[in-house]
Amino acid sequence: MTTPRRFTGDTLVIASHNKGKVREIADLLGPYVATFTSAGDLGLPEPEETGTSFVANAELKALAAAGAGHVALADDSGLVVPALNGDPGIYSARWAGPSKDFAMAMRKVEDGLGANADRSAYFVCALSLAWPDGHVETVEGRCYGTLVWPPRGEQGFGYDPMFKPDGHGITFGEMDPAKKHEMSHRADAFRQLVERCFK
Ligand SMILES: O=c1nc[nH]c2c1ncn2[C@H]1C[C@H](O)[C@@H](COP(=O)(O)OP(=O)(O)OP(=O)(O)O)O1
Ligand SMILES: [Mg+2]
Repeated sequence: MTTPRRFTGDTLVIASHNKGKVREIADLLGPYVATFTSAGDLGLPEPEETGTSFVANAELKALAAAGAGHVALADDSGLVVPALNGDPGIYSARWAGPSKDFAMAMRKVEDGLGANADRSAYFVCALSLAWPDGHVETVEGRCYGTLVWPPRGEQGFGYDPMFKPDGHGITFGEMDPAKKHEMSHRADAFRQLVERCFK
């Protein structure tokens, strides 16, 4: 195995156009990075997510942003529902349509489940850190839970109101963000990335 490359700069580009994610990433990496900017702030285009895995899409988004000349971090994430053969999976954002209607996307998940007894689900988060020379470091985190209906809570974003992490009685939508950051798929991935590239 080759030695991982460490992040040594002071500005990190968060290669995401999702404000909920940008906020969580800045929270989680705050202690290790002096200044954040985002792909949105820099006016970078949103690349088409043509990959067939979370890892492939995270790498494609990070490399696209790093092409502008700064180290960039991308997150590709989603909700995997085994009873729906893994859907919405890498299509989690696309299920919400161009207006990012997650009330509709959650209803689509619920309709798909119908009377299915298996309401287990997990979130996946692939993180990719890319340098302008094309080097990438990638990790993947997970968080297991159960889907509830109706959705509950106003915190977080995306599918959070219908996801109850294992071992807890409330959904991510009802949970204090600091608490979500202790157990989420993104937290799991960041623990690995911080260990590898930010320490
Ligand atoms: O913690 C989460 N809590 C709830 N829902 C979540 C979470 N993490 C990902 N998700 C869902 C919603 C999101 O829209 C999609 C990711 O899709 P994904 O393509 O990675 O992100 P995106 O298109 O929203 O922004 P961008 O690609 O610019 O980073 O999965
Ligand atoms: Mg996306």
